[in-house]
Formats: sequence, structure tokens, C-alpha cells
Amino acid sequence: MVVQAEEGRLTTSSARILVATAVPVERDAVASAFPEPGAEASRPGVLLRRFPGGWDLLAAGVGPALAAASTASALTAAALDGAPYDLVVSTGIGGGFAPDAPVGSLVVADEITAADLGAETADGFLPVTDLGFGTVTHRPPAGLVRRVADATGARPGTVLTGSTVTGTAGRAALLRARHPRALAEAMEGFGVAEAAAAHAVPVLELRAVSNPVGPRDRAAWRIGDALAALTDAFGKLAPVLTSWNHHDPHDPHDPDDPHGL
Ligand SMILES: O=C(O)c1cccc(C(=O)CC[C@H]2O[C@@H](n3cnc4c(=O)[nH]cnc43)[C@H](O)[C@@H]2O)c1
Repeated sequence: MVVQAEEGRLTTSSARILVATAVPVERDAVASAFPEPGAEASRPGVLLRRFPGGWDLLAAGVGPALAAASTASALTAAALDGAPYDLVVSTGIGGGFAPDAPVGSLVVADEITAADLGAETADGFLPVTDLGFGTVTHRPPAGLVRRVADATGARPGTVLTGSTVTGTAGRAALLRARHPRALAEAMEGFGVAEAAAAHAVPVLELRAVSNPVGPRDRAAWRIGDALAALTDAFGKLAPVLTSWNHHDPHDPHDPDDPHGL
């Protein structure tokens, strides 16, 4: 994999990386980290913005279902083209849990967790795994998460995925009680991760915090600041991805890897 950073902008890569945002304005914020405008590439069910070096950007839609469907379409198309992706990155704006993830900050997921996938019972919420189904958490490669955190200043932690934006202090407190490591909430990460897992492709989730998770206060959303943080972060991601090689079972930069440095 070869990715070069030039004045904080992404230039070349030999890896194939799919970056899935929810909406076009988030995709365009990521695109601003590239020196070129990119070119459109149409595949069944998806319209990609393609950049030299193997980067494809996709506005995959809002919510876990559409994000999963769009990401799966892109992954399948790439595989059928004979150029499968090496990494999928779910990214965009998100809500941050106070006080750990303030507005304007970045969060990188070490766990991508479906917050509302399960059953409500008289004794509380049961995740689908307790019912004997599927999964509720995907874990991105630990060494890659660490290096993304180091390079961008993103705080590592759990990023929750839900189909509903939290709008009350009570719901925010409930989520944090259930997921004490949760730093952020968004609506797509788990869907993107499910699609990536189906194709055995590693996944990352990086969120720029636009609003606190809690009582709905639309006027307090700082979407412009979060989008600017996203552009800045993707400029800094280049050297991180330069040395990451997921084909190598031993990550020399992962202190948890006994074969590493
Ligand atoms: O409440 C509104 O009026 C409103 C206005 C603009 C956007 C929204 C959204 O629901 C955007 C959802 C979109 O952004 C991500 N996101 C951002 N903050 C959060 C959050 O606190 N909780 C969940 N998702 C959030 C999400 O990934 C969607 O793509 C509402």
C-alpha cells in the first residue's frame, strides 16, 4: 500500500479504499482532502466519486439500512470488477457524549456497536446476541485505530449506531449506562460494518462531532465545524494508511501484536 501526503492532502495509494458517508456534503468534505476533483464512476445501485490511488467516495445514504445496502453494492461491484476494496471507512458527522467528545472533536471507533438491535423486555433491553442471533459489535483493526488516533487526534472509543437520533437527556444517559465506553452516536457505522464483514473487508469508523448527544437543540449543531474537522482528518490519514498492510497478519506498529516491534 502506498499513500503519500503532500501538504496534508492525499495523493496516491495502491490500496483500494471505500469511504462511505451518509450524505453528499460529508462526501464532499472528505473529497476536499484530495488535490483533484475526482471523477464519477457509476456502478449498479451506487454512484462513486473516484480519486487517483484507489480511493472511492460514496454518499451511501442516511441510516444503517441504506448505508449497508449501498456499501454492499459498492463492495460487490468492486469484487466483480476484479478490484476488491482493502478497507471500508464509515465517516461523517455525529453526536458526541459529553464531556468526553465535545463538538468539533474527532472520534475513531474501536467498537462499532448497534445500540438498538435487540428486544425490549420487562427486565430491560436484550441485544440480539442474547437472543441467539448475529452480532451487535464490529471491531476495527486495533493497530489501525491506534494510528488513526495518533495521526488525527481522534479519541478512540465505542461509536454507537442507531436508527433514531437521540433527543433527550434521559435517552443519552440510558445509552451511556448500557455502553459506558460510548463516545459518539451516528446512524450508519454498524450498517457499513455489516456490509464490510460480509465481504471480509476491514472497517473503520471516524466521526466528527457536530452536536452533543442529548436534548434536541438544532441551533446548537455545528455542522460546518464538523465538516472542516473531517477534511482536516482525512488529510492527516494519509501517512497512517501508508504503512498499514492488512495482508500482513502481523502489524509491526501494533504493540498488542507479539510479532510487532
Ligand atoms: O434534528 C434536525 O432538525 C436535524 C437536522 C439536520 C440533520 C439531522 C440529522 O438527523 C442528521 C443525521 C445524520 O447525521 C449523523 N448524526 C449527527 N449527529 C447525530 C446524533 O447526535 N445522533 C445520531 N446521528 C447523528 C447521522 O449519522 C446521520 O447521517 C437532524
